[in-house]
Amino acid sequence: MPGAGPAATAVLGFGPRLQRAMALNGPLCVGIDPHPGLLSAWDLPDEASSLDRFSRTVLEAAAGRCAAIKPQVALFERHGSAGLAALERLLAAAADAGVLTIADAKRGDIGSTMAAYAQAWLADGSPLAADAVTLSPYLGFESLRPALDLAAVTGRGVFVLALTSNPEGAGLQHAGDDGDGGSVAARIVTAAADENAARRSADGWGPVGLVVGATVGAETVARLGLDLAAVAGPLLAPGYGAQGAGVTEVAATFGAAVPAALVSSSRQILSAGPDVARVRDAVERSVEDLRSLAGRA
Ligand SMILES: O=c1ccn([C@@H]2O[C@H](COP(=O)(O)O)[C@@H](O)[C@H]2O)c(=O)[nH]1
Repeated sequence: MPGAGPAATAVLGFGPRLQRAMALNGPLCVGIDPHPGLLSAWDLPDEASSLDRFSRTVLEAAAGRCAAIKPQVALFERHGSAGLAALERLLAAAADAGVLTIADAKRGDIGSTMAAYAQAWLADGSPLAADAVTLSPYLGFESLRPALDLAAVTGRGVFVLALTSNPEGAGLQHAGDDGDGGSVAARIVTAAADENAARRSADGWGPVGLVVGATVGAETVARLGLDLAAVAGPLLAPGYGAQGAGVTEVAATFGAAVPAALVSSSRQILSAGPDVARVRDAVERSVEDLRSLAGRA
């Protein structure tokens, strides 16, 4: 079983490392989602053996041009153990290339099982260790404690679902809205802010980020009374690109918190493949598009 090595406590935390990467390369996070339709468009069979080629092409195109990559775990998992092995190789190759990784696994369970998920994604020496992992808080924010604690020890991070980019999320995430911070989403925002306040060092952001869809819109953020800037952590923003949000929507949704927005795009970039130069061009177009967010707060 992997464990957090003693040397891990000395590393710069995920928050400051991500801040540094965003300062250098801008706020784009390139998603690696090997959908069957994309594999086919890339002339690759829908098999685990295609995943290395797909992932390595995207990594090569993205390295040094974005803040992080975000492999979608489900699209590796659907190929079974061979798919997860390809994901392990991608995570190792990204670490070698100095590219931050966010495993989009959306894990969440009772604490005793959560400890195993934390070990899998956040422990030093785990074959699946990423720089950060996405978590689902719907068994209770506190059920995530093993991951919150291990991330802090190993210098990794978590992104907790708060307001997701899909329209179906609203029914659950807006529940309890009394305009005074009583909604489910508001409680998650407050819990993440409290956690970071307890963990933050002088180096920068705390280890707890949130997922807030770029599609959510300013009206919802205001109506739910969310203070996203108070999180003092990164805000992963899917929904840009294929789901219809553009730079205007990102700026509107995040408002004063826009410097914390790590804007994720998968299909819009991936559909430019299989030629690595074309994927690189697509990455650069998104980087350019998002450049206007700098200094918008
Ligand atoms: O609220 C959420 C949380 C996660 N996602 C994931 O992000 C990417 C988006 O892909 P696109 O092709 O850029 O639409 C995908 O992996 C989702 O599972 C999200 O979309 N919304």
